[in-house]
Amino acid sequence: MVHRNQVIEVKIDDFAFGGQGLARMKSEEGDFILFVENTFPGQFVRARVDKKRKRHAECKLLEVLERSPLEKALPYQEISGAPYLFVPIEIQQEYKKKSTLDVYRKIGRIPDPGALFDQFISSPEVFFYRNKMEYSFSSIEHVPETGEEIDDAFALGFKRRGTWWKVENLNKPSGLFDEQWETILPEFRDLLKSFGLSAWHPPRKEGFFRHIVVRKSFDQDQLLLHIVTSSVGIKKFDTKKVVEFLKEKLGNRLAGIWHTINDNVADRAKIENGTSTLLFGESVVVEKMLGLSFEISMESFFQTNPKSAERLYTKAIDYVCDHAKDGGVIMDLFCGTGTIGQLVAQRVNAGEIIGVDIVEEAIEDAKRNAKRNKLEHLHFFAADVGKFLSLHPEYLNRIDTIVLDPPRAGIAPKTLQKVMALGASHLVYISCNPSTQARDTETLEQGGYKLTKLSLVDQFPHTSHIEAIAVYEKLNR
Ligand SMILES: C[S@@+](CC[C@H](N)C(=O)[O-])C[C@H]1O[C@@H](n2cnc3c(N)ncnc32)[C@H](O)[C@@H]1O
Repeated sequence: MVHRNQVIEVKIDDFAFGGQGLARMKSEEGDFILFVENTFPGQFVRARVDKKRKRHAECKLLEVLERSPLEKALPYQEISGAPYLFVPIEIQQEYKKKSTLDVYRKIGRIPDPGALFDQFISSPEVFFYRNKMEYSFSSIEHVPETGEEIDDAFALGFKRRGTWWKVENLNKPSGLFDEQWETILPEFRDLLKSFGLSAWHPPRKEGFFRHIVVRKSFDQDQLLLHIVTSSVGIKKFDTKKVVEFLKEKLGNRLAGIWHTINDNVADRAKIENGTSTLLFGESVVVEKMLGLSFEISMESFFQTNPKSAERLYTKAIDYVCDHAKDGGVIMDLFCGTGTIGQLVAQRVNAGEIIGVDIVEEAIEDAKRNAKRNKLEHLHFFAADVGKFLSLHPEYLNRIDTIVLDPPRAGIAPKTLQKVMALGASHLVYISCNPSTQARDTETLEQGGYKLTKLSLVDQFPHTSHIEAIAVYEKLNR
C-alpha cells in the first residue's frame, strides 16, 4: 500500500491523540490508516512515511498544501512548535478533550473516563502566553514561502519542521512569546550579522552565534536575555552595541543580558556547560504565582505558561485540600523549584511537607523561595524519587496525600511501586503526558488505587500538548 520513506499527499479526516491527524486509505482488506503528526482534520498535506505497520503507518509532516476550512488567518508567523495556531481555540480544545479521554480508555483501561471527568481548564491567555523561548541561529536558512534552502545565510528563528540544521527566520511575532521582543528580533538579527561573525553551521559544528534564550517575568513585565556563542572570533562581538540596542528598544523591560561562551560542539549548546558573563542588569527575574514569588534562574524548570499554571496549581491544590488533615504529612514528588509544596503550605495546616527533585539547583531554588515566602514545615531533598523513598522508610503509612508531577516519561515502574507502598490515602498526579499517566493508571488500579477524578488543562494552546490532573484514592485502607 505504502512503503517506508514514500512521500504521500493525503487529506486528513480525523484526529488522534498527541496531535496526530488521521487519513484513511481504502484497500481490499479494509481501511489502511495513516497517522500524520501535527496535522488537523480538513488539511491536505504532504508527508513522508516513517514507520510502516500491517494496518497503519506513521508519517512525518513535510508541508501543509491546503489549509483546513476550520483554520482562520492571523497576523502571526507559523512556527513548527505551534501547528494549530490557525485553528480556533474552542475547536482545538474539543479535539484535545475527546482524544485525551480516549487514551485513558485505551491505555489506562478506564471503561468510561467521561464519568470521572471534572473540568476542562483553558489557558487565560491564548496568545503570547509563554515565559521562555529559545531561538536558534543557523547558516543554513530555509525560506518557507519558496521552499528554498540558502547556504552561508544568517538565520535566527526556529528550526524547520523535521530538521535539526535548517532555521526559518522569524520575521514577525509567532503569537506565542513576547510581542515586542519578537517584533524587534529581525532588527536585532541584522545588528548581530553586522559584526561579521557567522551563525552556527550545525552539520560542520562551527560558527559563532548559537542560540538566544529569553525568559520573561509577567509580574515584572521584564525580559532576561541569554546569548550563547562559541569563542571563535569573539573579539569582533561588540557586546556594548548589543547592550545599547536592547536598552534602547526595550527600555525598562530589559531585566538583564547574559553572554555564555560554549565551545562544546554538541548540538544543544547548554547554558550551564559554558562560561557565563552578565553583560547588563539583573541575573534573574522574579515571577509571582498565586501571591508567592519565585526567583527564576535561566536553567531551572519553571512552568512555561505561568498564568495557566496558576489555574493548574489551584485545581491540584483544591484536590489536595479535599483530603488533607491538620498536622498530616504531604509529599511533593518531582517538585522542581517547590512551587506546589509552597502553595499547599499556604492553604493547608500540614505538619510537614516534603519536596523531592533530582536537580540540585532546583532544590536550592526551592529552599530559597520557601525562605523568601516565609513558609515553614517544608523540607526539600535533592535526590532521585525512587532512591529517596528506599532511604526513608520512616514515611511508610504516615502520609495523607502525595503530589506527583513527573517528567514526560512518567514514573519509572519500580518508583511507582515504592510510591504505592507508602500507603498514602490519596494521590494527586499531574502529568504533561496523558499517555504515560494512563499507563501508570493501569498499574495504580492494579495496586489498589482507584482513579476518582480527572481534569485537563490546556496549558499550551496551538500545540498538541495537554496537561492532566488525576486523583486516585486508596481502597480498603
Ligand atoms: C514536570 S517537572 C515538575 C515541576 C514542579 N512540580 C513544578 O511545578 O515546578 C518534573 C520534575 O521532575 C524532576 N525529575 C525527573 N526525574 C526525576 C527523578 N528520577 N527523581 C526526582 N526528580 C526527577 C525534574 O528535575 C523536574 O523538575
